[in-house]
Amino acid sequence: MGCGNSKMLPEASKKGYVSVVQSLVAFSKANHDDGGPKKHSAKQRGPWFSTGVKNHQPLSNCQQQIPRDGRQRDKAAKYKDKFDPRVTARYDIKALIGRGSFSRVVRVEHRATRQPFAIKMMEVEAPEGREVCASELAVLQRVSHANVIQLIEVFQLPQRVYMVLELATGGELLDRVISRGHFTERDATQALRMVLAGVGYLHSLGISHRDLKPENLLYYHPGADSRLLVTDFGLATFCRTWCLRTTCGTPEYLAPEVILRRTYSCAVDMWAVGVIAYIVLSGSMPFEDDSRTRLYRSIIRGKYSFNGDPWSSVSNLAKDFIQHLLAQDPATRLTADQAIHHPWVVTMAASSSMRNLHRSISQNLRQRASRSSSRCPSTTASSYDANGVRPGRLMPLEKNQVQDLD
Ligand SMILES: Nc1ncnc2c1ncn2[C@@H]1O[C@H](COP(=O)(O)OP(=O)(O)OP(=O)(O)O)[C@@H](O)[C@H]1O
Repeated sequence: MGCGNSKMLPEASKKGYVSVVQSLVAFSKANHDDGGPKKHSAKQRGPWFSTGVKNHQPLSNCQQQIPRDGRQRDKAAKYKDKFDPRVTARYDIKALIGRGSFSRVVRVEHRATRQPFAIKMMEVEAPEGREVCASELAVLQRVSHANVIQLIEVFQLPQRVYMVLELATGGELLDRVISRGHFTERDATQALRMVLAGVGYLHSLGISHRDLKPENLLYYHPGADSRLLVTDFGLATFCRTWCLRTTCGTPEYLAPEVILRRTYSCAVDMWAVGVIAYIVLSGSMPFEDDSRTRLYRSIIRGKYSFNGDPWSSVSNLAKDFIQHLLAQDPATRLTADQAIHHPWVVTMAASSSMRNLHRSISQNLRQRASRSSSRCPSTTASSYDANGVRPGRLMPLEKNQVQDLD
């Protein structure tokens, strides 16, 4: 969301780059000869593989009718040049979906099956891009869950890695909240249950996402019954216990222990879920400040409130849910499993008549978006420097800044 979304990358690994990014074209010959990707379990995948489609649902009409105007075609033609012929032999490049700091995501169609997918093309020549790509691949190759984006296959070349992913066409979580005319606590719990199911699964594998935010939660299709998918594993890492120390993430979503550079665990994701729950229920951020130092200070002091619209209309149980996620002490913070069984989540699922919070939420979201665009109008898809990095991207906290906060 706006200027606050500059992301902090982990410090460069001292060990060099994760070996998964290799100078090799990564698809098996066998899969070239057949009609489509083969089906393997997540565990069977090696660093180079060509797997089959998992969790594949029939496409809705909306998915099949993505508009193709001249501009989109031009863009697609431009990006086709960046695709290795071995990728385009298998996939027809249709349109550019968006750009990330080190990536471009395009909509493609599998030539043999005509099934749509997304290809995330990552530049891996620069060290940062290589690190982000390696983290993302290491996780994606191991996961298979209805609420986590599914990797289909990967092509690895010296300069670029192409990840074929299931295509999410239902938009980001908050876009859907705005586009609905009606939004209740029950709707919020339905979305959060899916987030918690995905996050709980990741945590059960010892994976910490470390960059959970509404922009990384995509609906699989535009229908009301769509799955919600956790995406963007560029900062994800493996960690079973209190083993992490790297400062990375998106400032507004950072847990206090990350800012204070204490060892941390998967509980940092649960803090982020608390921030997301606050946003989904109100359209505003619990912690926000133009000054990063003040922002961090308010996070480590736990300074947020339930004042203003629509909080007076929100149930105490919902507030209790948020409070137990935005717990300063990570040891007392709800786990994903506890959160999904919190009384708010459980009782809301069964409740029917609920207050419509839509007006206040969308008003707050719009106000925030216009404030952000007037503060940093350059945060658009085309605003990247020569290295493809968004201006304002944060590097890890300086030591003196941390001392200030302590
Ligand atoms: N599988 C997918 N299906 C549909 N859209 C996708 C998919 N993966 C990513 N996108 C969209 O493509 C765009 C670029 O995503 P990407 O993950 O590369 O970068 P980002 O998360 O936006 O930026 P950054 O890498 O700086 O965090 C985003 O708008 C994202 O929603």
